Amino acid sequence: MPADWTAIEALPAPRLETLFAEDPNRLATFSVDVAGLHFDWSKTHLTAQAVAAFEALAKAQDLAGKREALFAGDVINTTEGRAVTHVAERGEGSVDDVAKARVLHARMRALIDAIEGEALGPIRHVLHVGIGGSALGPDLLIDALGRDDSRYDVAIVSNIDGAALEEVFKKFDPTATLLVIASKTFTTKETLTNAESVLQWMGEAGVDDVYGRVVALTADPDKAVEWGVDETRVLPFADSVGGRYSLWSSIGFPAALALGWDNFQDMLDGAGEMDRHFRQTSLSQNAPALAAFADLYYTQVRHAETRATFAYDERLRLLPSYLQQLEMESNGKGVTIDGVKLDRPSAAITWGGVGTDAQHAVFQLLHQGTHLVPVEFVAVIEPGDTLAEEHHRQLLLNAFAQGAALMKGRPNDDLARSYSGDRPSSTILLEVLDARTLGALIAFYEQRVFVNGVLLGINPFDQFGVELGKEMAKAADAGGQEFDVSTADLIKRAFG
Ligand SMILES: O=P(O)(O)OC[C@H]1O[C@](O)(CO)[C@@H](O)[C@@H]1O
Repeated sequence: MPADWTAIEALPAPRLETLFAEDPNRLATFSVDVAGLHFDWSKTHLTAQAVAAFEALAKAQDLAGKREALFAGDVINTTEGRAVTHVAERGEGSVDDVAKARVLHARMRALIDAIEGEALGPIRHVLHVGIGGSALGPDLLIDALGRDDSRYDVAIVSNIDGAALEEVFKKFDPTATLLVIASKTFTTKETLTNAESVLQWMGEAGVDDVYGRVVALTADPDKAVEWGVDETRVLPFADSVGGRYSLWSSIGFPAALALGWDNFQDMLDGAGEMDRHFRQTSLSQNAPALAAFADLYYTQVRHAETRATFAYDERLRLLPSYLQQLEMESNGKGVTIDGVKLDRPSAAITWGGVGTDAQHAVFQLLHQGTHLVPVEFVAVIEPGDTLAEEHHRQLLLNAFAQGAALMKGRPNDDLARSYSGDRPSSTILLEVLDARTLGALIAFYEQRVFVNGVLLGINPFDQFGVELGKEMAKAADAGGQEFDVSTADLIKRAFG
């Protein structure tokens, strides 16, 4: 039976400022502090009544049961017949799954020790090829945390466009480079084509045993061995760890290498702390749940089609693109987990950028456009730079002022100069940006996606929507695809 949204759809819609005026405790009610992160949803339209209505929906959709099934390692990805065990990577799954993850982490750590000990020869550069979930997570971690003291130069290349790889070839010494091939399936065309070109580049530079410089991160170790990677340098991860949830597994290898094992472990621990919060805290004080309630209020009741995250910290500039895959590949679906058409909007389109840059580019629409866009600000109290305090002070003040301006607005008889206000935003403020808080932040987003999926009745763990385009490109490559007139013309123009 489809879930009953009537109570949620009938919620009153007072202006944000009225909500503050009516409730002196509003800030405390809609703030949560956990794992070094402060969350503030007071500038959204969430009310006690709204939270109660979402709690009732969560009950009807058995969120608590499904959450336990996630942590128990049950087969909750039913469309693919798999369990979902990324939480076990951070020590929070079933005893068996946690034990298996620990064994694989130990293997990963041993290889890192060997590389540090120069068992593969002197390595200065790490060239990681992978795409989607096999690239975005490590890229975010290294870009956020490895700016000052990365122990190796790491480049992460995903695009099959040779220009991406060539840029790295110009900077790296092929005789001191480790090739890391990250692919859950070990079949992804982009990744394998890039890997072959890296081997060729190394070979042309005179590296004798190019395969001796390759590490594979995959859930299909046999395929990696078949491809030519020595079994001792294949770092497997469980098939039940989804691609976009995989940075906690061996897919995090380049980050563990660049940042050191202790940092990698801290990241896992931070994520584990968020998992425990998610599992043990009542929904009205539960960060992932409250975030999902706000998401759903805006998509389902206010018809917001997008939501935007702005990182007011240069170190988190890759966060919006990481979230795009996590949220849209998980919940961008028009069918429920039971295989029937979804009778309401799916999750919002995720987009965003970096503050303050975005203020001078896209914020016009956020303040005055006709689209409602719930905005999320992510900022860090401790600066990531050593320049004059003024930089960080201005950065944070800008983030806070934008949220205030969106809410307050400023009426003007001249409509072109009028700000309607009542535009929602939420803020996530980190004490410091380190491996632990970043792990907690990413786990928060994952669990928020989970709650959104459960309340919408979507399976957030499959991704059939990406297959058709891939298959058609493959068939076109093999010459076996009949295309429409327009596409056939484009192919003819490009290839004759
Ligand atoms: O790790 P693989 O198997 O190379 O896949 C890469 C990415 O491709 C996708 O399957 C989408 O095309 C993602 O879900 C995944 O993260």
